[in-house]
Amino acid sequence: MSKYVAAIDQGTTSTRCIIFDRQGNIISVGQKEHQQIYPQPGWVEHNPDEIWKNTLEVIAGARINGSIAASDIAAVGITNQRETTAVWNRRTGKPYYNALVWQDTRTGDLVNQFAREGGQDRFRAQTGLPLATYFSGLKLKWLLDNVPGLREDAEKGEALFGTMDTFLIWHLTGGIHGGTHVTDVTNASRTQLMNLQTLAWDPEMLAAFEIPRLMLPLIKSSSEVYGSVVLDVLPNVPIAGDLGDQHAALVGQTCFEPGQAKNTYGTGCFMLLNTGTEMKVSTQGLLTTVAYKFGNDPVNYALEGSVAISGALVQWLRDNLGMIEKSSDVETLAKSVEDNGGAYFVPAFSGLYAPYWKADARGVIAGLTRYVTKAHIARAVLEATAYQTLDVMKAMEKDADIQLKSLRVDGGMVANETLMQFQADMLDVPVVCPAVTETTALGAAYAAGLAVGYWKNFDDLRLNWGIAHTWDPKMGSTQRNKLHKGWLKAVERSFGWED
Ligand SMILES: Nc1ncnc2c1ncn2[C@@H]1O[C@H](COP(=O)(O)OP(=O)(O)O)[C@@H](O)[C@H]1O
Ligand SMILES: O=P(O)(O)OC[C@H](O)CO
Repeated sequence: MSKYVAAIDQGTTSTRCIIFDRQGNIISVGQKEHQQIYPQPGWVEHNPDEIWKNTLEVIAGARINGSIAASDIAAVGITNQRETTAVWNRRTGKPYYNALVWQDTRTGDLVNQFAREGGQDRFRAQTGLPLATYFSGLKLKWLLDNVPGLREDAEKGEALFGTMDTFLIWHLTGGIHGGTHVTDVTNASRTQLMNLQTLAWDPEMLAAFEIPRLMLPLIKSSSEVYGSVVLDVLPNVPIAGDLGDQHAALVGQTCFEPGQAKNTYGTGCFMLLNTGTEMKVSTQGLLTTVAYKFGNDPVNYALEGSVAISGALVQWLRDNLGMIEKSSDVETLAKSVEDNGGAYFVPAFSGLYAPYWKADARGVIAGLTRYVTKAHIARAVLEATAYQTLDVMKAMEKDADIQLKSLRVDGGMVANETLMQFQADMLDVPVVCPAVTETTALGAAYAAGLAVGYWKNFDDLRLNWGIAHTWDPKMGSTQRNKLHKGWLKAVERSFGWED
């Protein structure tokens, strides 16, 4: 019997391969960052070939150059940054263009054009999503309209579209020699091209965005065998799990009950609430999305509050301003003062996502006086993530008519104790961090392991979840409300900046 399950986590900043044992312990990790390409303000691209090369390297790295035998790996699951849109040629494997990253805002004009007739929510009933620069459908339309020859090739079935899961599975299963062209329901639910009820490509959406059907992958469940790896890096290992990274984190956190929620703090931060088999269309600026679908089991839906910039703001402080040397330094600086000194930082770098969906918003720092120091700014940077999460939680509670009792958290920023305490204070509920914080990769491993019988059922997985740390709220309501009011004022100042 195989000892392990592997997961490939193709994220916004890096690609990781993690090998887990049956208890969900991490056995080994391979990781490599890729280049962020910013050709113009608001444009963000990745080179798909670089990501593919890195994927091979990180798998080899996680196998510790062969010391973990492929036969010891029962299955591999894929999880990925969502919405990021790649197009490549079926016969040569060559990308037609760099992948357009989820944060890219170049489809702003298309969003306005479509919203002019019927408003921002005109496709919400069938796709769960508002019109926004975030989702893949309009990114694909932009590529088809702007890359010479692409539309012709797509209509002939020569050009393929995929989110990063699709791109990697196609390569791992043989690429130009007959690779499998598939995606899963969670990734497909972020394209704005899939109907959330039928779980199939929606003819109305394809017609509206002028997307040739032949270039789209087959939509599968999140947990089944899609094919096997044909390459020496992981020979004959079945690829048996595929989930967008935030959906994978929900699974990794074992949020299988309706009413359970998790928030993942990475480049952006994404809160998902499991709403069960019932699809709820949001009236509060949240997204309706597929939570997961295991094989032939019924689909589960989720409400999602997507925040584009959280850890990315810390990176910006480090890389663009040089104010800190490494991400963790933001905590030392922030802790050196008692509060934000009246300063608020609204990181609307890609517009504002949930619950506002303002493509014309841009970043602002508000409340500046001569009193404010860089330590206050560092504090405002961390607080921005907590306020954005509070806005999302309030929307979620209204939409789902529930009151959250606690929030499960994960992602790179949970290392920041100051942020986690402030988050608990702002939400006024305990914030709970599990022992394995690599929940995204773990969720993909769970999906793959369940498909091949490595784990039997959800109970097996629930047994693996344990608490490492809980932050309890300590702040009084007067202080909390005062801070939140300041934040909301600053948010308003960010609106309407882009013409
Ligand atoms: N101690 C810390 N304090 C604040 N932010 C941090 C800290 N450690 C990491 N981060 C931020 O977390 C993000 C990385 O988290 P990760 O979950 O790996 O992101 P992703 O999956 O989006 O690539 C980066 O944006 C980084 O700036
Ligand atoms: O790669 P991450 O962790 O930044 O996640 C990106 C999200 O999937 C975007 O929707």
